[in-house]
Amino acid sequence: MAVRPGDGEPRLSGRAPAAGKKAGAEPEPAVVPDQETGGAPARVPDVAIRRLPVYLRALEELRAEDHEIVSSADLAARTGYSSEQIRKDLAYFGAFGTRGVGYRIDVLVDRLRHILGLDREVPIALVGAGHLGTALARYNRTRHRDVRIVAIFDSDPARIGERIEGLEIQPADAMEAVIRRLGIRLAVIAVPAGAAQAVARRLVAAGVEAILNFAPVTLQVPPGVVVQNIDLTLELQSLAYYIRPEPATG
Ligand SMILES: NC(=O)c1ccc[n+]([C@@H]2O[C@H](COP(=O)([O-])OP(=O)(O)OC[C@H]3O[C@@H](n4cnc5c(N)ncnc54)[C@H](O)[C@@H]3O)[C@@H](O)[C@H]2O)c1
Repeated sequence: MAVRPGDGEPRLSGRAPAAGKKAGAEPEPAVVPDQETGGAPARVPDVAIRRLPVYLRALEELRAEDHEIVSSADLAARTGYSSEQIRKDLAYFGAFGTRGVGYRIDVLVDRLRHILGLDREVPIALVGAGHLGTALARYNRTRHRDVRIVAIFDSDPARIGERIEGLEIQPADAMEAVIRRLGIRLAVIAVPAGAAQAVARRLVAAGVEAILNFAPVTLQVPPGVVVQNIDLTLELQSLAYYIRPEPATG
């Protein structure tokens, strides 16, 4: 149960491992200490972890609107997830709310940031500064401080030295050294499909453990490395289903 009388203060101290798909295997649920069973690990499904940033965004909006307390019903209205779903997701990490009162927004924001590892800046490498990579870097660097692109690499000599939102594009050859020096563990791939696997291999060898892949290719990575794929074409193709012409009748 997420909500228990007197549970105004959160009791979780652990941090969830990264969400996402383990390439080549079923996503492994994160393991966190279970508050209900006195410390026995609880399995946190990948999908639950992926909802946490949605809750966090809604909570930060509410805080900006000067709200201090939120009920799971309010959060449900903001996020589109059910109250039961929200309470269940938060329960994986301990109790955050007070029954009949709700959740203290500032406490929950801090806790979710901690669980997600966002209570410090997460430095990110971007590989491929073409059309997509440039747009991603611009967007990220103007809006986000917690998950921030701090290194950009490209193999095209014509692009090296150019700046995107103040950050210089570096030669792809420097990837390993820079990633190690900056302690980067999360990277974005925005190179052509044919180059993506080799880039992934190099990133992993340099210490990257989580990859957001925009190239339309299935990356092979070692166990323990998390890959999330974003494929615009596949998303559009699946949406096409919902607007397909009605089959002719008669
Ligand atoms: N998922 C999406 O929504 C979406 C949308 C558009 C494009 N894409 C994909 O994103 C990728 C990039 O698309 P784009 O339109 O920006 O292409 P682009 O050709 O404009 O840019 C690719 C960049 O990668 C660089 N590059 C190539 N090989 C490299 C390597 N080994 N190391 C470092 N840099 C390298 C190129 O020099 C170029 O600057 C493609 O795989 C494309 O299919 C995805």
